[in-house]
Amino acid sequence: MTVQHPDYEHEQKRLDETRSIIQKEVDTLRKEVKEITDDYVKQVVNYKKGKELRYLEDQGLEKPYFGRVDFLKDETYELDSVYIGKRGIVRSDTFDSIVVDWRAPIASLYYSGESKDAYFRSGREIVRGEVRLKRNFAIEDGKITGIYDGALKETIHREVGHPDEFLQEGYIDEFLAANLNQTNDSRLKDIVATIQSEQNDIIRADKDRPVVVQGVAGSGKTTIALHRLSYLIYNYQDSMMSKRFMVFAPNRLFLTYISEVLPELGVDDVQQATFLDWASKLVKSILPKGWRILDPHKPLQLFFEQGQSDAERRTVLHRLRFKGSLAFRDVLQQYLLFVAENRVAYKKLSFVYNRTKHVFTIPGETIRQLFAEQYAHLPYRRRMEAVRKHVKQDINKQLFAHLREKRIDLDKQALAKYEKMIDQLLDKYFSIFPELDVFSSYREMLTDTALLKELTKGEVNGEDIEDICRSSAEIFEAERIEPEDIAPLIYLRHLIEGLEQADHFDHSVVDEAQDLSALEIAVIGLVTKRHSLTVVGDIAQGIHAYRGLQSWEELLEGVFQQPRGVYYTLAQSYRSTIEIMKCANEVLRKINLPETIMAKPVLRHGEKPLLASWDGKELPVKNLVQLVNDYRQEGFQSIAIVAKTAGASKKAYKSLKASIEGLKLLGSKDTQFPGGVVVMPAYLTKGLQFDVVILLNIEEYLDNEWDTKLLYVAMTRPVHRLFMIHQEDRMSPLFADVPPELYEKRSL
Ligand SMILES: Nc1ncnc2c1ncn2[C@@H]1O[C@H](COP(=O)(O)OP(=O)(O)OP(=O)(O)O)[C@@H](O)[C@H]1O
Repeated sequence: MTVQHPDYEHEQKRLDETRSIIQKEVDTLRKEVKEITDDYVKQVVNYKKGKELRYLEDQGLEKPYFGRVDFLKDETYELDSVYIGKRGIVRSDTFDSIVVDWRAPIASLYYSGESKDAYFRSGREIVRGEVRLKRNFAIEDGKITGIYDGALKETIHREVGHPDEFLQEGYIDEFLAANLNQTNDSRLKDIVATIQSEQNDIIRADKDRPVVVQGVAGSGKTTIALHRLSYLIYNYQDSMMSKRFMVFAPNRLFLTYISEVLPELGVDDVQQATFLDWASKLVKSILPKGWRILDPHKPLQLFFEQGQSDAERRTVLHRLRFKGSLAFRDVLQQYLLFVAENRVAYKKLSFVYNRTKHVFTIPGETIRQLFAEQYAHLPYRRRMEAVRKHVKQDINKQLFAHLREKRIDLDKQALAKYEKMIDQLLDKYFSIFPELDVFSSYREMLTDTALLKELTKGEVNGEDIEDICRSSAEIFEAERIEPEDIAPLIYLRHLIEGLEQADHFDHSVVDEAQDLSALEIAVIGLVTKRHSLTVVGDIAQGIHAYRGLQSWEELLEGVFQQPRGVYYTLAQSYRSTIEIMKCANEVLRKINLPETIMAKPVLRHGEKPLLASWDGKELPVKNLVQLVNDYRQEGFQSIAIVAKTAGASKKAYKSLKASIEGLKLLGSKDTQFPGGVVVMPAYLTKGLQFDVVILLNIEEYLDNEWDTKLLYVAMTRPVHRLFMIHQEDRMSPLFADVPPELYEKRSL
């Protein structure tokens, strides 16, 4: 490897040539973009050229590519040597491609594991052949500093279970691990040079099927979902627009955290929102005037903070779970059926043709059959229109047959007159159909115990239904709805009015999907064209006990059936060191989750997690300040001090702010991710990462599923160091079975 590599000179020469071509391109582009023009088309072209120029100047010149693949095509025996970079580069004089974009079909060979029977898809065609060489380059300032031959995947697989042996090879730790080891400000970055083959499969999965990914903490779910967007935009520009892409993320903080990587990947203008922010806007027009949505964080406090009665927790838990369940979706559908079968009087429709006194009739049962069955797939209001149209055609058919039989010719005027009469008749007939209002229907369903019992068809326990109706009625009484009402309200709107097609997304990414309910995800499916969704999450990190997904099956079986969703798992974790992941895994083992959900240790070693205790009840401010300073001295930039609850993090912030320069407190309303040293509650660390995490009062994490998951989330945030603090004589029961050799005790 590196400079002794036999091909070093050849590769350096190739790089020098590439760079000199790029330099020429840069010079030409500089001249071209300077040109001032009134021509709109030229302005657009120049804008694009400006973007290209910026890339070449900022990155392309310095490091035009990171990999090479040699591919021998079966059909022609031609050997292609392809250099792969973050963006494709084409010579403007000869139109030769000198660097291939990582998203291009042929670049897939660089990421996939196969070598002998390799193939890539180019449009509808499959090109088969053999990969003769896969090569990675480390390049700094235009100089090759490392050449690594072979597929990364194989090396990583060899490593699993034998980390020490692996590290001695000095291979991955220079290329991939060097990447992982960086102490930057820990925001997300692109991983185009080191995408692994199982990640590549997800990035390049079929665009018209829902993709569901269960990935362990730090397996790159967020990162690859964003790379998938970049891939889709590059390859399907004709049918997909980035401004019609949507990224749903767990909180606003997270959105700013990921926002920087998108432009890096060439994806500038995707929409991003939390489900709640997006859905609240949609639901506004349904709500009566003056009604408000309750604070979404209230239930979290109820579950994680002490002093709440068990009965209260139980009621809330059942109500919120029900509102997010597919059982409730079925109830909503049942309600529409119920209305169609029980609240519409399907009378016979008759029309008398005066001239012959002939009576045309459509039996009530025919209309019932049309409304309650044949057109049941349509939203209620559109269904009325469709049935009306159908009935009108039937009457017209009967009328014209009768006229033919009686040899009566009607002139235009007479025809128009009959048409008017029929319309009036139909107006009158359909006016007795109940006008369904979305919100009133919803409220009725959730407050009328007998009705809800009938609609659930015995699937939900009777006592729970009574609890749900009683507590929902109290909330409605105060002119409030809960955040968990929003998805079912949108779903009901879809059933009654239909949703605006024009607002639909070309593709949706749902990140941290385990914290959304199945019904919320079903709603996202409704507004995403062709079910083009990428849903990623980790059941082990589901901290929203009261509403999140319990398993992916719920989605795959209950939501993504047409077309069927494709399920992937990612077990390799890249964020934290082996030592941190091992310790976190042991905590997680307390709750018996399936093996697929346990993270495989990563590729890097580091210090063992540290555990310290202190005797006083007040926070050991002096020691913490010292700790933070020590970590800063070591060069770590992002440090999170994490308390279990929002209340505790506020308290910690108050005690520490005077002594730690630049300290920031992060709460659920914050939208900016500042980096540096922050204090925050554990649930907000979701999806984020830091160089160092200091966990306060870990004795407060109790022996239950939700605390275990919450602690696991917090423990898997650090890239490099984990420091845990507990009060002397009090320790979290979640550590009872963690082997002591997995962490190191230290005094504060
Ligand atoms: N193939 C890869 N090469 C280099 N780094 C990678 C790779 N895959 C993931 N990473 C890194 O691993 C870290 C975790 O990635 P990411 O946050 O996307 O994971 P996640 O699965 O969404 O995590 P979590 O569920 O814990 O929030 C990031 O720093 C990312 O850059």
